[in-house]
Amino acid sequence: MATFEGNFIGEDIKVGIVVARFNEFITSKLLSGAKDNLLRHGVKEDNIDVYWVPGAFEIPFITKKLATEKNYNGLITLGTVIRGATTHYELVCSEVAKGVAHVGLESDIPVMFGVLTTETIEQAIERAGTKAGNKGGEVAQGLLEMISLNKQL
Ligand SMILES: Nc1c(NC[C@H](O)[C@H](O)[C@H](O)CO)[nH]c(=O)[nH]c1=O
Ligand SMILES: CC(=O)[C@@H](O)COP(=O)(O)O
Repeated sequence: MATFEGNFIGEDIKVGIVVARFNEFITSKLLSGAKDNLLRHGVKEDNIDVYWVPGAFEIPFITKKLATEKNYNGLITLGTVIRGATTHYELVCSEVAKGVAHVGLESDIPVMFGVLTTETIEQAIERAGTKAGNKGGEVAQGLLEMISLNKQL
């Protein structure tokens, strides 16, 4: 039986990060967590590019362009969608998740989904570097593993 799994060695990889500016108080913390994890696993700072988009809904559009027109080894998407008073939340969450997943399946590089979708601001804060960890750091770690596994296939 053969077993394949990735490592977390980032010396020779290039990463693109697409981050939404909406709820920047939170998304900036997610970005910090992602960059910190990548740098601490040996990814060179010059090999990390950050692309700011207005809101989570715009993430798939830029992510698709990066996957098809650039030479990254993997991509990270970061955003924070917090429920408001209308049904807008459901539409944004659904389309962002579907869009990011579609880009990942249509490209030959891993694309990580690091978009918080929360009922409250408190839930978002908890997942941006407090009691529930940092989703940005989590998906960065997962990207390193996926890039390594992808290279074996
Ligand atoms: N309410 C949130 C949004 N809404 C904005 C959309 O993402 C989009 O930018 C707009 O509809 C124009 O196309 N975006 C978030 O990232 N987070 C939210 O909570
Ligand atoms: C997720 C959203 O788009 C939401 O924050 C917008 O708030 P509202 O539903 O009150 O317009």
